[in-house]
Amino acid sequence: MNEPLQPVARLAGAVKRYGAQLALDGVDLVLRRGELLALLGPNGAGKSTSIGLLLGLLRPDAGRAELFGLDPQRIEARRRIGVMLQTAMLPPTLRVGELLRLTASYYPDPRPLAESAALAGIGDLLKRPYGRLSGGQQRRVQFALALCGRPELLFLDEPTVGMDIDARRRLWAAMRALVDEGCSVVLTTHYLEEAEALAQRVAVLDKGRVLSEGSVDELRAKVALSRIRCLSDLDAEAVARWPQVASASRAGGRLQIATSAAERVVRRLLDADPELRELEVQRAGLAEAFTELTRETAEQEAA
Ligand SMILES: Nc1ncnc2c1ncn2[C@@H]1O[C@H](COP(=O)(O)OP(=O)(O)OP(=O)(O)O)[C@@H](O)[C@H]1O
Repeated sequence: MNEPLQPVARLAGAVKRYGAQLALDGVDLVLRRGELLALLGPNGAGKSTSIGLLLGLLRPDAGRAELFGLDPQRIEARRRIGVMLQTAMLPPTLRVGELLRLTASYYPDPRPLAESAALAGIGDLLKRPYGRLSGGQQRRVQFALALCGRPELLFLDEPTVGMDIDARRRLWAAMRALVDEGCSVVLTTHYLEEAEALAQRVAVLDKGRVLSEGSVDELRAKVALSRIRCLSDLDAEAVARWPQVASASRAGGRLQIATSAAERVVRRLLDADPELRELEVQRAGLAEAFTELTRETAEQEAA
């Protein structure tokens, strides 16, 4: 029988206040080996605070934070992680290669410099002073610094902000390669397609609480809506009154319908308009699920 693996990182009932501001209100999170967990949530939800607790940069007011079963401030735990936060203060005059060498020297078994540079796509930047790089190039260097120590656990706080599409795709490929090696990753992002493409598990935070947690598919399944699009002359307002149609509208000449009963609505559409063309049916994506989940709690609170 397989023993359940010890979590690599854990928050248990974590509460954090900044003065009167309650930032985390009893958060439980578990990260297992070789898993990429995406932390999603609107601005101010508590994502960075959760990461701050796991890094030992902040201390919980109640509950616990653990890294590899240890206090996150212990050096034995810190040597096993790599970190890329939203802001990085790095000496602007140091060259990229020097920064990489220096950072790697803190770790017991670092990656060869060329390997770190290749993974982050910065092989051509090694001789450049850090301060003279573009914002997107600096983010790539920060990613290289996070992974150069061959960490078992990587914290990536909005890593692809400011990157062009090409750089973002490369970083996704690098994250996948690291996870394939057995590295665990905690990723925060506002790009839902990023979570959809990379995460084994997703936790949605809002107002300091975990609203929902599960695989991307499990989260999507919570929102049982499908989207139908087609070219048709049917009246959107009339379609909106059909049973099980949540909404119907017209956009760019296309009829767009959200429904909880796609098959039934498609049958009725085809009956009602034999000329109907370019029919598309899609399950709700993570973006819809996320909007729905956070809207529900906002409504409950308002009530
Ligand atoms: N140093 C601080 N002092 C006071 N309040 C803070 C501080 N840091 C965070 N907060 C508050 O705590 C709450 C959680 O913030 P946090 O930065 O963890 O959110 P987040 O989910 O990372 O947001 P974002 O998506 O904007 O990065 C917010 O209400 C924020 O205003």
